[in-house]
Amino acid sequence: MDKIKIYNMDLYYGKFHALKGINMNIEEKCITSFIGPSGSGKSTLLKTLNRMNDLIDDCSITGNIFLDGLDIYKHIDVNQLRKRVGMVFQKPNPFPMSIYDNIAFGPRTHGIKNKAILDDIVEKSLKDSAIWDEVKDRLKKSALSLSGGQQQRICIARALAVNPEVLLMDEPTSALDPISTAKIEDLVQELKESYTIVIVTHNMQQAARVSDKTAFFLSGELIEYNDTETLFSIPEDKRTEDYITGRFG
Ligand SMILES: Nc1ncnc2c1ncn2[C@@H]1O[C@H](COP(=O)(O)OP(=O)(O)OP(=O)(O)O)[C@@H](O)[C@H]1O
Repeated sequence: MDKIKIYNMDLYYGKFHALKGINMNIEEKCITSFIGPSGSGKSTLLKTLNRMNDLIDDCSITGNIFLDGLDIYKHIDVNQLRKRVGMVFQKPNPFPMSIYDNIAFGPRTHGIKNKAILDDIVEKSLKDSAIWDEVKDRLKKSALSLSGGQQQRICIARALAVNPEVLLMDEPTSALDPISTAKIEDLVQELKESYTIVIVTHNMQQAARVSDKTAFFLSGELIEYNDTETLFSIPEDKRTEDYITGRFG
């Protein structure tokens, strides 16, 4: 089933045409990777899915993006949208507060004050992010005292704490060492049981390892979108083939 439908979407930064006629459907409880060279529009497209581009003054969008059939720019309140579509960034960015307060932040913003309920949410989110055992004895310590890989899992837990349906990940492992990267990749595989995941990555091996579907972008166009295995083994477009075989990008 399709969770997100992108229909005839064009995006401009001022006069610069950054995304061109994008049509694609993103399947529910699937991992979809966006790949392509630097500047091809991957992050821009990812950000449109929870309207992060609203924050950029000269950014304009035409076309439609539907979440469960509702137009996210017309029919869904932006705060409600961001609760349903969470985001994890390239650089781990925990808030300068305790591990507990990082995770409780979102639920508190949405009005949950009861300590027992917050305790449960914090524990479940940390368990689901595969970091509970490492932090359960120091929940009151600053999240900034953790390693980069641990901080990234805290950020994933923070995103999960508001019970989203979709998780957007913008190069979530590019600042991490190989062991932390493997942990996040394993975690992403587990999370797809419950969430629809879209991940931007520069790392083609990562896309091939973790994702069910892969989309290849070039100069703001969606060139090819297919099952990951098919896209990497028998690409239809010469440009996809050149990119995945390392001939450019
Ligand atoms: N806020 C902005 N204002 C103007 N142009 C922008 C802005 N953000 C991105 N761009 C331009 O839009 C194009 C697409 O950028 P985007 O960051 O989406 O690419 P990307 O494929 O994610 O690249 P990378 O892999 O390097 O992160 C680039 O040419 C970029 O310079």
